[in-house]
Amino acid sequence: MTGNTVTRHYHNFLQVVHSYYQLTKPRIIPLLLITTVASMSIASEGKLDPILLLVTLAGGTFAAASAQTFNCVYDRDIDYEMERTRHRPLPSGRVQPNHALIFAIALACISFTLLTVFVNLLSALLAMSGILFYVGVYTHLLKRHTRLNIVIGGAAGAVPMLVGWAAVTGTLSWTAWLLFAIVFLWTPPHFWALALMISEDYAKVGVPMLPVVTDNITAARQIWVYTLMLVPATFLLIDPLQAVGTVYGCIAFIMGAIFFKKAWALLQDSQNKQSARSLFLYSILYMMLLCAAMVVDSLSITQNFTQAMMKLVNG
Ligand code: HEM
Ligand SMILES: CC(C)=CCC/C(C)=C/CC/C(C)=C/COP(=O)(O)OP(=O)(O)O
Repeated sequence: MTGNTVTRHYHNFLQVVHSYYQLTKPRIIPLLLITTVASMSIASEGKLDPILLLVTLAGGTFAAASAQTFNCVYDRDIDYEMERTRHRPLPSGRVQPNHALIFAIALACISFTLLTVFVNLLSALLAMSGILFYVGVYTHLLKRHTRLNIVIGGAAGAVPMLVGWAAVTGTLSWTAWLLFAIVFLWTPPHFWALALMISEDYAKVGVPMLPVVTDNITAARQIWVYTLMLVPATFLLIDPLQAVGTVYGCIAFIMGAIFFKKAWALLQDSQNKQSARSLFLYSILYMMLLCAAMVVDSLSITQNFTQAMMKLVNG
């Protein structure tokens, strides 16, 4: 083989690896992992075993990547029709559907094995149920058939919170379900804000996203309703003397107020794509900072400070 041929083979190999990487919709996975870290951090009250953290995140990454790859296989017909998704590996013909399917199954098997062997069975089963729900319920049953697709399907995106909790404690508690509820209530504003920007694309392929089957004002009203539930739900986690206190409380209030402001602005002018874009981008920052604050508080830096202050105040 000449040097040129070796370089060409190497280049082709990198392109194949990149295509498989793209099948996993990698830009979404970090935020799913951030929610897992937050949940693990609260569950362990800041005393998180770094090895357990790494293995759980690896298992979560493989599970989410598997779910997204299955979704890419199932949706390859509509992905071909939409401008935004046309260049994905399957519609553009860079990966064969049966190869993608094998890849998705392999990722799920790796995830299940990692979590079962090195973490626990509950976390593994939860991750698998996340894949099944996202693929079977959201992608197959709901996405193309009902405007409630995101509302119900959003449960899949909230599963990493449960995986994180189960990884640390081996069970699920009320706090775990509250964390689940926070991501569940966050998903409709997150997604409908985006859908308001790209509703033409979804309309073209007949996917009944809320702004497609109703109108912008109805979608903006629904976003407002979910914001009204989301922000107070985040406050339920505040407990100054326990895992989540001062920093989280401040972030939840301030970031919640900005969420209200942006959702209100959209409600006032639901045709304004700029307002929708602003809310969509903000929703991501919101979830990131909320989770970061959970981690900071559960590391007990501020908890110790609050307890010291309380002692001082109470004499
Ligand atoms: C059923 C629930 C959800 C739906 C339908 C949905 C849909 C979408 C879509 C269509 C995009 C645009 C991606 C693109 O440009 O191709 C997006 C972006 C994004 N989503 Fe969601 N999402 C959901 C839940 C979640 C959850 C639970 C998380 C994490 C906690 C998340 C995190 C993100 C992030 C970080 C981006 C930005 C990615 C980028 O930088 O382009 N999403 N979402
Ligand atoms: C624990 C575990 C396995 C969790 C998996 C949860 C998961 C993969 C959530 C992602 C949600 C998401 C980004 C949907 C994209 O919607 P879409 O596919 O309809 O978007 P599209 O129009 O871009 O294809």
